[in-house]
Amino acid sequence: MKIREIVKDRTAYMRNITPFNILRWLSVVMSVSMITTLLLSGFGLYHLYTDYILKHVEQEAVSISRAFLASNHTLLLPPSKKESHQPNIANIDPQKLDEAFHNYLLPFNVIKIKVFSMDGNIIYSSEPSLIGQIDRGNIQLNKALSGYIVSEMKSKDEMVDLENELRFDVDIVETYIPIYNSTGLIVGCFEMYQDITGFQGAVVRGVSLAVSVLIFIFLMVFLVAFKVVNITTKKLILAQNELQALASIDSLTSVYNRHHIFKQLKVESSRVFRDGGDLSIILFDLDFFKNINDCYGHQVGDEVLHEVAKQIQNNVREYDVVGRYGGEEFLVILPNTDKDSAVEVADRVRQSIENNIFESYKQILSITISAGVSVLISSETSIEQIIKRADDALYSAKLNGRNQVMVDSVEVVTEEMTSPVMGGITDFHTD
Ligand SMILES: Nc1nc2c(ncn2[C@@H]2O[C@H](COP(=O)(O)OP(=O)(O)OP(=O)(O)O)[C@@H](O)[C@H]2O)c(=O)[nH]1
Repeated sequence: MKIREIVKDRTAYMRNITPFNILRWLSVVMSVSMITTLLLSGFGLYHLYTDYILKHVEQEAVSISRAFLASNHTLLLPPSKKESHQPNIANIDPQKLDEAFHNYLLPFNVIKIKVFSMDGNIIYSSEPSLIGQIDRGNIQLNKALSGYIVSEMKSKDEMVDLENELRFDVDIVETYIPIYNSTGLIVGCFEMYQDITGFQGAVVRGVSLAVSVLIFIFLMVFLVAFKVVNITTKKLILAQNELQALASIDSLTSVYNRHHIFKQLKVESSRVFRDGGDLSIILFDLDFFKNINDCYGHQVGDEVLHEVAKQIQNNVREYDVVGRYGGEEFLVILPNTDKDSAVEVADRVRQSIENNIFESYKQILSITISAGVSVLISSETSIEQIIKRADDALYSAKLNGRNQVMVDSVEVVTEEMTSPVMGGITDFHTD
């Protein structure tokens, strides 16, 4: 890539880095990080809560089963001579056990219970149709029969509870608890289903509340940060605009500088080529300005330049553009102005300067100005051409005796014209 292209790319990139663009990016980054943080914290909180509930409910299941065993030991583990060697949980009376479970478990949130023997046989279930089934492939069961307490959270569409009532959309904790006989041998295990639907609802409410509080805090922080950045951005833009204005203003005369006036002329001429209409310019040059400097000094010369710029500005329309073209030269752009009107404006300025009283060190200075007028023609390809024609007209004005307006008499070429008529210079000095 050529250096010029790199510089062009870089300039386009830098032009995009406006304070508002930075603010827009900041908002996007803040929103994304806010949403990510909320999702992660919501997810984390939910898992923290559910883990806590799982452990708590599992602990409760263990306590319930131990307490049940303690008070109904003989129902599950009838005395046997071989107890220490041979697990004998299979010798239970399901009827009695069912009554005992119903009475004992009623105050708790247990909705189903099973008892397994060591070979995975369901020897008791609060759902009688399951009694006698074997669940060998059940990993949790096998773990429990090896001595572990295993629990898991599940959601069921429907379940029959201990009262034989159908419950819908229930969240449960399913816990496997090994059963030990009096000699410490595992003889089977419980499978207990505890209803935690209420807990789950509380968890969801708790997490929602925590996330809502977080959203509120984030929004407040975001709004305050946005407001501060927004105010700062506006101040920055104002400062930028002021700097930009300063960069395009000539410090001595307070009219636009050469760079800006060229830029404006380019803008105006491309507008005329696009939309049609007239565009005229006037090039002014102070007469014998060198004498002012030589006689009264540069400081007086500067004051004269400042005053002349003011006179020009006062005699043109609001949307005409006045700039300092060079040392004692001024360029005025007159959008939507034909040649005759431009000449009128130039002569008004000339007269105003001639009639103005320039005073310095109690002396009246006699200041006059010459002007060259030209109008944009469609065959021109660069703004230098219209300036050159205005400069030629100005040169003629100087040659012709100064303090006068000369116009480049090149005819404005219209669509119908085949070739421009190149004319001479016309003197519009009315004195
Ligand atoms: N005080 C002051 N003088 C300047 C400035 N810029 C240019 N000049 C002076 O303007 C004078 C222009 O002199 P010339 O180009 O000979 O033109 P002139 O004396 O106006 O004569 P004609 O244009 O032929 O009427 C020079 O003496 C420059 O030094 C400026 O910013 N301040």
